[in-house]
Amino acid sequence: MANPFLFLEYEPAFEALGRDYYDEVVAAEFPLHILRFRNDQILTQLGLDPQTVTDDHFIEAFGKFESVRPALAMCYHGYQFGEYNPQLGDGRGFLYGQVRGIDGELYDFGTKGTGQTPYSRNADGRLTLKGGVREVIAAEALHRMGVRTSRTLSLVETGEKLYRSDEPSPTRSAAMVRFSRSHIRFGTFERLHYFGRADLITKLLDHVIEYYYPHFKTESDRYALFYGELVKRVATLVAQWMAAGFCHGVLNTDNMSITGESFDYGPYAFIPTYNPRFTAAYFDSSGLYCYANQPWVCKGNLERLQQPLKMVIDAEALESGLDLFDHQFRETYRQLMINKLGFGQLPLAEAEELLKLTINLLKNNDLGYHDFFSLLTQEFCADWQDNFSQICKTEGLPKFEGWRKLYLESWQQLYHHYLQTLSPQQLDEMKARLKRYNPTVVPLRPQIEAVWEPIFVEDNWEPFYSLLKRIKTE
Ligand SMILES: Nc1ncnc2c1ncn2[C@@H]1O[C@H](COP(=O)(O)OP(=O)(O)OP(=O)(O)O)[C@@H](O)[C@H]1O
Ligand SMILES: [Mg+2]
Repeated sequence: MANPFLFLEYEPAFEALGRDYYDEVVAAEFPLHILRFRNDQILTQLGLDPQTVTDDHFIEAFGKFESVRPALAMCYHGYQFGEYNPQLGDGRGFLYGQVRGIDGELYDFGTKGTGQTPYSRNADGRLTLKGGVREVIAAEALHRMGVRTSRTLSLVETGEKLYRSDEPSPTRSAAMVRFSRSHIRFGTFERLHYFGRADLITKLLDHVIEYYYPHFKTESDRYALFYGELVKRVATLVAQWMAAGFCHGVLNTDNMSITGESFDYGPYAFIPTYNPRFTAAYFDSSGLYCYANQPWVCKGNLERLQQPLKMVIDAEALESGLDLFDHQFRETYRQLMINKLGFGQLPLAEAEELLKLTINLLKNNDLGYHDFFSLLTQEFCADWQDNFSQICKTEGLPKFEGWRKLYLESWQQLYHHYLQTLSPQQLDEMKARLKRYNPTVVPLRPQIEAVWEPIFVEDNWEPFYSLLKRIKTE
C-alpha cells in the first residue's frame, strides 16, 4: 500500500514565505532504522486510520525522510541565558512539512537529530536516543496534564555512535519527528530585527496571524491584538507548567513558540518536592531558569520580543499587551491549583487562602509535590466532612512533628471548612475532578532513568511502553 504520509495534503505555508526565512537542507543517511515509538493518537488527529499505517511507512517518511516537499532548516536567533546569540537556527532538524488536522488547524512536522545544516556550527546535527526517549515522555505526560504542548509523532533509532559530555559515551542516536502548532520562535523575529528588516517582520507577522491568530486578520490593530493574545497564551502556559510541577529548564527565546505552545524537552524535570529553587539544567549554574523563576522569565522573554515587534507595532500598545501577563498567570495558576485540590470554583479570597496554606504545607515538608496530590486523590472520601483530622491522615504521609504539624493542621482545617459547604453530589464531582487533574503517574527523573536503564542494558523497551501507557490511562 502507498505510504499515507507521502499522500497527505502538505500545505507549504512557511515555505511560501521564501528564502529569507529558511535554507533547504537534506536529511542525513543513517545506517539503521528501528521504529521505537509511533504516536497513533496523532494519526487519528490527522484523519489517518492507524491500522492502515505500517511501521515501514513511518520509517520511510520519518527515518529515511522520503518526502514530497523540500526540508527547510528554519532560521532563528535567540537570547540564551540573557546573552544574544546570532548563531542559532535549526542545527539538527528541519521542517518536514505542514498539514491540517481534522480540527482544521495547521500543524508542523519538525525533525530533531536529522543531520547537519548551515546552523550546526561544529556540532553533529544528531539527537541521542536517550534525549528522544526523554522528549517523548515529557510531551505525553504534559499532554495528559492538560498542558498545551507539542507531541512526538515518531522516534526512530538510527544506529550511530554519539559522543556527549552528559551521557556515558558512545551513546545511541535517534531521529525524532515532532508534531506541533508551529516552530516559529520568538527568536525567528529577533533574527529579523538583528538584520534590521522591518519588511520581513511585517511579512512574518501577517503569516503568524493568518495561520495562528486568524480571528484578528481583519482588525486594523491586529498586530497589537496578536501580541496581547500571545502574552495571555504564554501566561497560561507557564501557569500550567507551575501547576503541573514542571521545570522546562532552558527558557531561551529560541525555545519560546510564537503560538504559546510548550516544546523542546531537553534537560527538563518534574519537581520532586515543592522547591522554588529547583533547577533542571545542570549547566544553569545560577539557577536562572529554576522552577519559581519561570513566570518572570517568560514575561521577560515576551518583553524582549517587543524589540523586534517595535519596528512595526506602536510601543505603547505593546506595553499594554504585556500588562495582561500578571493577571492571566495568577488567575490561571490559582484556578488550576484549586482544581488539583478537587474544587471547581471558590470565591477569590477563599481560593487564595487555600492556595497559600497548600503551598506552605508543601514547601515546609519533605512531602513529594506529586505524591501529595496523588494521595489526596486516592484517599479522598466523603467522611472527611465529619472529621477534619481524618483528612490525608495516612501512612503515606511523612511524619509531621513540631511546627510542621501546624502547617498540616491549618491546611486540614481550611480544607475541611470548604468541604462542609458541599452537597453529596458535589463531593462526587470533587472525586472525579481530583482524578482528572492529578495523574497517578508523573515521570520524575528516577522513573525516567528506570525506563532508560533496561533499554541501555538489554535493549528492553517494555518499561518505556508501559510507562507511556500508564501516563495515558491512569
Ligand atoms: N547536536 C547538535 N548539532 C547541531 N546543532 C545543535 C545540536 N544540538 C543543539 N544544536 C543547536 O543549538 C541550538 C540550541 O539547541 P536547543 O537544544 O535549544 O534546541 P534543539 O533541542 O536542538 O531543538 P528544538 O529547539 O527544535 O527542540 C539550536 O540552534 C540547535 O539547533
Ligand atoms: Mg531548542
